[in-house]
Amino acid sequence: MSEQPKTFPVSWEQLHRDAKALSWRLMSQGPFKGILAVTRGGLVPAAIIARELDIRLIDTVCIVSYSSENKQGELKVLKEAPKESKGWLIVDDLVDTGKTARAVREMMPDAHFATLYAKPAGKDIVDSFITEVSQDTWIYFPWDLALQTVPPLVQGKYD
Ligand SMILES: O=P(O)(O)OC[C@H]1O[C@H](OP(=O)(O)OP(=O)(O)O)[C@H](O)[C@@H]1O
Ligand SMILES: O=c1[nH]c(=O)c2nc[nH]c2[nH]1
Ligand SMILES: [Mg+2]
Repeated sequence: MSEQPKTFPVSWEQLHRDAKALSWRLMSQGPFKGILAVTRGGLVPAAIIARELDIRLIDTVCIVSYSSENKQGELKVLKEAPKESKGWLIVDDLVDTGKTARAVREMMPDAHFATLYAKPAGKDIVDSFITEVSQDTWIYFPWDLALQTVPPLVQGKYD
């Protein structure tokens, strides 16, 4: 569970809508030679954007930054980005502290960096994003969520 006081849950529909909105915005920045998806969070938005912008060349940079307890640790690069960066589009799901984005930027200095969501500490590192949330908000992505029952609003109130 997150220790952040606020939460921003994103449904599949919302994510699809936001990835399409980002694709619209990116149309005027292209054309792009290819997409570099920042795994794993960047993979789903990258697939949607690749479909909308008709991009078939997709590469990955594989980075681990957060543990399963949502704590940020040492950045581990499991697979580097390609050497060429001019004309490429980097896609990640979000930028938070900016640590991941800064590391990817160093590998791909001339690429256009796009994320769906951005928090204030990292938003200036990326070129395009759709929605900003406050730094004390934890974003929940649809692949980390499950449908479950919730008690009625009045449950126990009049006992
Ligand atoms: O701006 P930062 O503070 O660096 O945080 C943002 C990064 O953290 C998350 O990835 P994570 O390392 O959790 O891996 P995942 O994409 O495999 O979930 C998210 O997908 C971003 O890549
Ligand atoms: O699912 C996530 N939500 C977040 O808000 C976040 N920040 C860094 N890494 C994150 N992963
Ligand atoms: Mg990630």
